[in-house]
Amino acid sequence: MKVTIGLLGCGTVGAGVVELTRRRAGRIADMTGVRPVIKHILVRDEQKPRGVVLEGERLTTRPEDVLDDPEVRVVIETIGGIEPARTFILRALRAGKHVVTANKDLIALHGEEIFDAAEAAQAEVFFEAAVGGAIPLIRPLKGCLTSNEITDLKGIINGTTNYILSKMTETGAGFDEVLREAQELGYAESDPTSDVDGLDAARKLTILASIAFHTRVRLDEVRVHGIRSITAADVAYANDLGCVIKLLAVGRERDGALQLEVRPTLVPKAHPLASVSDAFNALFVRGDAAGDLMFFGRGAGSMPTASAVVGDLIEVMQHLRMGITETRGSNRLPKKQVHANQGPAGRYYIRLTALDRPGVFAKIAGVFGQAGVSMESVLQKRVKGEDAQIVIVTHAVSQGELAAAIQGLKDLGSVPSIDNVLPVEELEGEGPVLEDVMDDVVRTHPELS
Ligand SMILES: NC(=O)C1=CN([C@@H]2O[C@H](COP(=O)(O)OP(=O)(O)OC[C@H]3O[C@@H](n4cnc5c(N)ncnc54)[C@H](OP(=O)(O)O)[C@@H]3O)[C@@H](O)[C@H]2O)C=CC1
Ligand SMILES: N[C@@H](CC=O)C(=O)O
Repeated sequence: MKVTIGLLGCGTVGAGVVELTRRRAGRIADMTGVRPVIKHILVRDEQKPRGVVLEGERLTTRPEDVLDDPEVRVVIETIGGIEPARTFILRALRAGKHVVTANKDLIALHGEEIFDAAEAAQAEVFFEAAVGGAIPLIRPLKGCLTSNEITDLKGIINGTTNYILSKMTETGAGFDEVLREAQELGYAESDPTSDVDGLDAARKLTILASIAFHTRVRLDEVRVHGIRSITAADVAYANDLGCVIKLLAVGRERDGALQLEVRPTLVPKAHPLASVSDAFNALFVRGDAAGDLMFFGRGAGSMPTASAVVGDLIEVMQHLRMGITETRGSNRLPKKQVHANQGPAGRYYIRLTALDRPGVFAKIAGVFGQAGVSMESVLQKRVKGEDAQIVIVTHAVSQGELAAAIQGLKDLGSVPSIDNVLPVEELEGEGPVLEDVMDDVVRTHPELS
């Protein structure tokens, strides 16, 4: 017996899905009793070279060839973006076809509509590839960990920005050059501003937080800062301070309210997240029963993402064989409060340009003192002419104290620009105590130390 599949899109991910489905067809047939056959592949341009040699699969530019073919039982969507992917998925679901998608934009923004359509049609939607590429995150959060109250999510969930920041740190290469490399490697979104401006990570955090905190988080509830403001100078200063810069996504639940943020952060080199480089992703999860967990793997790229998509496909096929359909709809989740502007207290890195004149530094120190912010370390480098570049790392401060210090600097007259303000991650702190996880691993597996 075979199950006929329609594939929407044959770019980086779609080509990987064709290749891996073909490679594993025999095993899938052994496991599920049914053989997956990709019949149609929808693309925009049939003449374009594909990253995979097509055998029996037929390329088409007509959506109806896939969506109106009654033989197609499963539609895999790898087009990306909102439209026409949304319309195609809704059409497929309404026709009773099961859907597997890698599309985080769509799940983050239109998840409710899609899950409700799936429930109404008694069809399934799977989206493991939408977050973390190859790393299983959705299934563990939805399944294995549902008995937990999850309080913390923290990690690197965008491969492109991690690739850019890693290469800037390792080779001193410029931003634009490394972004081009990330695009050539197939890591970046078709519009890479989503990656660079932190939106891709914010969409993924929206999905993860909705599942982990049993609620429905809206994208506009995530505070988002991208990496566009990070310069080679920040990377070099961070290095001088014993840190690397990473784009961290953080979700916390405290007293029933959520804090959600995506932000470039100075991470001490001894911190486990500091060594997550290239397009790798890592996520720490803290649950009340499970304790701290760490997920790590390739967060982007053709075959890593195809691994997750084909994993979903296999689950759909198992369900087809067993004659079961799992649908959940979206409306049963309570809405939780989100504190939009209350990040936690912590240390901050501040890079500013000041007039290089006697007494200016004393004035800056005075502003910090008045705002109740004490300085942990100061780096000062002469730039050019009358200006000096000063980098200050604060001791732990509240958001209010930080805002007061920044306003005081702006009012001073001798600080022409505040060039960057970034949080500094603690080795121990409110979030998962990462080195405890590592200590536990080493204690229980001394051979790994
Ligand atoms: N790249 C990655 O590492 C990862 C990507 N994802 C997600 O997977 C999805 C696909 O990403 P990726 O493969 O990188 O994207 P690509 O841009 O490489 O591929 C998109 C494919 O969709 C086709 N397509 C686009 N618009 C249309 C349309 N209007 N009608 C028909 N076909 C269309 C394109 O056709 P044509 O080739 O003819 O132009 C192309 O084959 C996105 O949702 C992305 O966020 C998730 C995890 C990782
Ligand atoms: N553009 C994304 C691709 C995977 O989701 C990323 O860089 O992480």
